[in-house]
Amino acid sequence: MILTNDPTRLVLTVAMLAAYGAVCLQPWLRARRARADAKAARAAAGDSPWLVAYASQTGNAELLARQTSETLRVAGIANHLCEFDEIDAATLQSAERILFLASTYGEGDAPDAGARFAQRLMARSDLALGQLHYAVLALGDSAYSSFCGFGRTLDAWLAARGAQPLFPRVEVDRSAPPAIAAWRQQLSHLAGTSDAPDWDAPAFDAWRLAERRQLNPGSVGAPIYHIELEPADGGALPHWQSGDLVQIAAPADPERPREYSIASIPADGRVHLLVRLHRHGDGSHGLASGWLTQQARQGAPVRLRLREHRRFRLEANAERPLILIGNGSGIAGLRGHLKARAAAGQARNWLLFGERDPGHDAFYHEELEAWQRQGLLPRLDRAWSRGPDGKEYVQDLLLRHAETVRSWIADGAALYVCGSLEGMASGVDQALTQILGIDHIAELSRSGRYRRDVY
Ligand SMILES: Cc1cc2nc3c(=O)[nH]c(=O)nc-3n(C[C@H](O)[C@H](O)[C@H](O)COP(=O)(O)O)c2cc1C
Repeated sequence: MILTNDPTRLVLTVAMLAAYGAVCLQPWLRARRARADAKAARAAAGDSPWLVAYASQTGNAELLARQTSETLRVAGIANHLCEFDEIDAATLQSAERILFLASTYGEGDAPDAGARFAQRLMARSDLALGQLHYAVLALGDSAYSSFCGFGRTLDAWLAARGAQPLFPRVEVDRSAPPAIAAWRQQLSHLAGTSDAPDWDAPAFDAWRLAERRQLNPGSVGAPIYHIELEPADGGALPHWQSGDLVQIAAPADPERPREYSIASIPADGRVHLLVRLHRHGDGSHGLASGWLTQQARQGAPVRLRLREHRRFRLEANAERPLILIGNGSGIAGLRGHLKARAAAGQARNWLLFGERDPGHDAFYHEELEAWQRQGLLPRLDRAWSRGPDGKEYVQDLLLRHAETVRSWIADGAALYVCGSLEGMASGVDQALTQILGIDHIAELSRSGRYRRDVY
């Protein structure tokens, strides 16, 4: 009730009430507009589902692809999540909308799960993709000269084939949150939704350095350390599977967490890592490896988070014979698998390991010998690049035992490779191609029987 007869006050009061009403209506109007935009976007998208395609090695692009797919789903947009290598020419030529999420390896190369797409499809200049609307999220690290090289090449190739970008390529440097937020914002706009699911990366947890010992005293190689970590304050141990990784945020460089393969299984009660001390050209230590292997004292707090590494887990290979191949600190990921195999009583394991010198670099020698005695490691072959019998690498071992490799593979074995990308992983790939043939290797890779954790 308005208790006045004064016409001026009456007009003022009515105006104020109208303004108040308009303010209250704003959110409702905005939500209504967003719903209308979303409806228009869905109508424009037609009936065919969108594709959310990822090419990921250690899971960053895969996680973002899952979040992208979920955001579209929440907005009511049907979509399929797939790996690059599942896409063929016919799919590319019929799809209306594809969101590509791609990381870069090597020298601007695709990760393993995108190699076939890159070789078979991106080599083709005859594909006409005028019907395709696309976006690219390129993941990389600006420390490499070919920053986001694969994502950039993909974007240029799609545009050259006539495909139309939905919005400009987004580049993510070392998982930097602002770039991920930019991609998420473009998506929300495209999907007409503001209630996207939470994309926050999991927080780092408080752990502590429980034990550290050098594995190669006296070696000519850089010192390498076995490190054991446990949750601070006796907290519960999280679950992980052999093959998974951890990220550690060093105090001196918290924005750039370092990744390490886990060398233990939960039954060990601790996360074991192998960390090699990195030295720069001027002799100074790497920020993270220097801290972990030299400065941090026993009991020191460590910020750590676990990362699933699905591409390197045992999964469907758990019951197959395993050929485990690696060098240097790469024995970490292979040791995790050997421990899981021993715990499961799976005995058909063959380890091929390469290092410098048998006198100083035979990491975990006693443990490997114990597994051999127990029948859990029926074959162990080691190659020494500075051994008494001259220079030998794991790829030489493979070639020397080519017949055995072929017979293990014929028995259904899976191949796991862990260690350095340069030299080892490419040499091993060439040797395996020579032994098994390029088509067979491609098939093993496609079916998940050839897996790599290389860095
Ligand atoms: C061995 C290795 C090589 C890499 N090479 C490149 C490169 O050439 N250019 C680049 O931008 N990023 C490079 N990176 C960084 C990765 O692309 C980046 O870490 C990305 O987030 C990985 O995503 P993913 O987990 O989906 O594979 C490289 C990383 C590793 C471990």
